[in-house]
Amino acid sequence: MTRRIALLGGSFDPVHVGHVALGAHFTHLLQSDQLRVIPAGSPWQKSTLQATPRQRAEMVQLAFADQPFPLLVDLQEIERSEQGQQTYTIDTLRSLRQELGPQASIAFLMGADQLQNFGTWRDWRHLFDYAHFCVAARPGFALDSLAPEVAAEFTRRLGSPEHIRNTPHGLTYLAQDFAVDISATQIRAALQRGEQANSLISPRVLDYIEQHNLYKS
Ligand SMILES: Nc1ncnc2c1ncn2[C@@H]1O[C@H](COP(=O)(O)OP(=O)(O)OP(=O)(O)O)[C@@H](O)[C@H]1O
Ligand SMILES: O=C(O)c1ccc[n+]([C@@H]2O[C@H](COP(=O)([O-])O)[C@@H](O)[C@H]2O)c1
Repeated sequence: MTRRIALLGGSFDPVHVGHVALGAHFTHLLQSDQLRVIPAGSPWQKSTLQATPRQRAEMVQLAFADQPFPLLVDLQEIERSEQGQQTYTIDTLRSLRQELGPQASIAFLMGADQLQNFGTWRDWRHLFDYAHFCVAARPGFALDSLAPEVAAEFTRRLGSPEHIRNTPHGLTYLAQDFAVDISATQIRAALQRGEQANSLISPRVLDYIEQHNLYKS
């Protein structure tokens, strides 16, 4: 039977309930055998991250600990950054395709803010040779806000969850009904002001943030 892997890449500075909801939504929809969460080591479009790569990976592990599906926190992007390499999704997908073989259904999950940015990703047109791209709307998102070339490629490749489950790569999906109004930026700002973020982050991650004195400045 075809293996199905859902991938969730991100900075996770810090991981929040929007990330967990995104991972859970698609893992369920695609009936994935595993959710693989990949903390970015050195994301080239984000100038400063506050927590260290290892701290972000540890928070991810805590945030997803209670979920009912198999989870793997994959450290490959962090390991490449420790050797001085920037983080590009194309490198990660090439390595995963090699690891998982040509038949596995690999679905990269992301929020619509990243779809709006997709035309700037390294080798973005080649990413479809390695994975499907499943996008969750974020509040206010509309397909006509995309760059025309991204909109054309994304629309031409639209597929059903069933088709994605049974095909290795090359399709897209938009979950229009998913709009969780949370961002890590908003959480960092709240924590810096000394406000509660209980409803936005799992209790274990909040404990970790307090123990490690993160996001105070
Ligand atoms: N509330 C959300 N709804 C849907 N997708 C989300 C949500 N929050 C984050 N994502 C997606 O999760 C992935 C990782 O996001 P990231 O770690 O950058 O979090 P973020 O909240 O967008 O952070 P920041 O505010 O620092 O940019 C991205 O694809 C992003 O679009
Ligand atoms: O490969 C790229 O050029 C690229 C550009 C921007 C973002 N990404 C990836 O998109 C994912 C979400 O990124 P971010 O910045 O929203 O945390 C994460 O896995 C990043 O490595 C990838």
